[in-house]
Amino acid sequence: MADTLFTLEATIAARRGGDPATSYVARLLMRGRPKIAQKLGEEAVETVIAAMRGDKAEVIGEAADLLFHLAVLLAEMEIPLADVLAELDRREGTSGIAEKAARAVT
Ligand SMILES: N=c1c2ncn([C@@H]3O[C@H](COP(=O)(O)OP(=O)(O)OP(=O)(O)O)[C@@H](O)[C@H]3O)c2ncn1[C@@H]1O[C@H](COP(=O)(O)O)[C@@H](O)[C@H]1O
Repeated sequence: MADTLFTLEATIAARRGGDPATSYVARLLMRGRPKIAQKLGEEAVETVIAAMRGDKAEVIGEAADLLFHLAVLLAEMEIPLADVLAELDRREGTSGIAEKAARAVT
C-alpha cells in the first residue's frame, strides 16, 4: 500500500502546474485548498454511505477516491506522505483506549 501511495504522490507532484484541461490533478490543484478539502469531505461522506449500505465493492471505490483526494490535499499543503506514515509508525503499539485515558488525566 505504501508503494502505491508513494507512486501516487510522485504522480501528483509531477502534475503541479500542468494543463487543467487534460489533468484532473492539475485542475484540482489550480482550484485550491478549499475545493480539494470539499472534495475530500464529499468522498468521506460517500465512503460512509457505502459502508452503511454494506456494499463492499462500493466502499473499495469510494475509499480509493478518499485516499486519492487526501493525497492531493497533502500535496497542496506540501506535507510529505512519509510524515503521515511516520506518525502512524509512532503510534504503533499504543492502544487508542490507553491513549485516550492518558489524555483525560492531563
Ligand atoms: N487516482 C486517481 C483518481 N481517483 C479519482 N479520480 C478522479 O476524481 C474525480 C472525482 O469524481 P467526481 O465526480 O467527484 O469529480 P468531479 O465531477 O470532477 O467533481 P467537481 O469538481 O465537479 O466537484 C473523477 O474525475 C475521478 O476520475 C482520480 N484522478 C486521478 N487519479 C490518479 O492521478 C493520476 C493523474 O491524473 P490526471 O491528473 O488526471 O492525469 C492518474 O493517473 C491516477 O493515478
